[in-house]
Amino acid sequence: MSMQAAAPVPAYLPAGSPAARATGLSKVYGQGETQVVALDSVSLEFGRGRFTAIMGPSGSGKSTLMHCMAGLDSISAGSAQIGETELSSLNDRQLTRLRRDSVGFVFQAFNLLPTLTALENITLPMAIAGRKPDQQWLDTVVTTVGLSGRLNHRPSQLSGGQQQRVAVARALASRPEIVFADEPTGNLDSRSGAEVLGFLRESVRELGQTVVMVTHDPVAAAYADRVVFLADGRLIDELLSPTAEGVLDRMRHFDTAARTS
Ligand SMILES: Nc1ncnc2c1ncn2[C@@H]1O[C@H](COP(=O)(O)OP(=O)(O)OP(=O)(O)O)[C@@H](O)[C@H]1O
Repeated sequence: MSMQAAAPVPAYLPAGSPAARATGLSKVYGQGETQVVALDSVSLEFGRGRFTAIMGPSGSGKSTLMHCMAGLDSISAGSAQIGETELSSLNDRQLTRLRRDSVGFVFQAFNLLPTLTALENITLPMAIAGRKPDQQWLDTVVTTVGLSGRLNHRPSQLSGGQQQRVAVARALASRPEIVFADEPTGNLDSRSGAEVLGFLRESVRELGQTVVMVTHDPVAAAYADRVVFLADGRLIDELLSPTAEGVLDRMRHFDTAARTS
């Protein structure tokens, strides 16, 4: 594994091959009368070294898209790729390995083990995988998320924001191809939320990580390089270099369009 942090990709340069790609991706839950089309032929690329936010009203398919792209849920039609790997071509064991080696997760609930220290929580997935952490990378990640002085604390001795930073460090520790964050600031006050979002953004800009985040919050979305908007399982719009006001404007526009259609 390389000891060098990847060079950040300046926001104005076109991305190279995407870290993940959905092509005509559909997801249907249930059958007959109870059938729900959660995703309706979504085509989308997540650029490598980019920070993408997924927004849309409740029930629009955000979590479904993230779960399908992360190999946590099967797809009904189309294609979902991480790097060059087609997820539907993998059996369960291969999928588990891909999730372990190539994907990092940050959830709204921090999901830390209470009896382990911060450092043990961060390195646990790699320990389970039987991989030795790259010490220099681990140091970089821990410094980036500002946890250097807290590594021997247990989760109960940390604030919510610090706990979520441990979860971010855990997601970054194995240097995955892509990190998926599902409302990572949903349980945090605005200051802690801003810190966590700042670290996610830094992981992209400074460490070259690829991050995809589901959020309802225009302020959170403004930390991303790009916002994609879903409605009724379809991709309806996107915004590059978003500001919170720009995102809010776009959301108001969708609301008005939905009311008058
Ligand atoms: N396991 C499931 N079985 C049946 N329907 C489901 C399942 N998971 C999601 N759905 C449906 O698929 C649609 C999309 O759900 P999804 O959770 O992806 O939306 P979301 O945009 O993430 O919503 P929220 O913002 O409320 O979390 C919804 O109509 C939901 O009811």
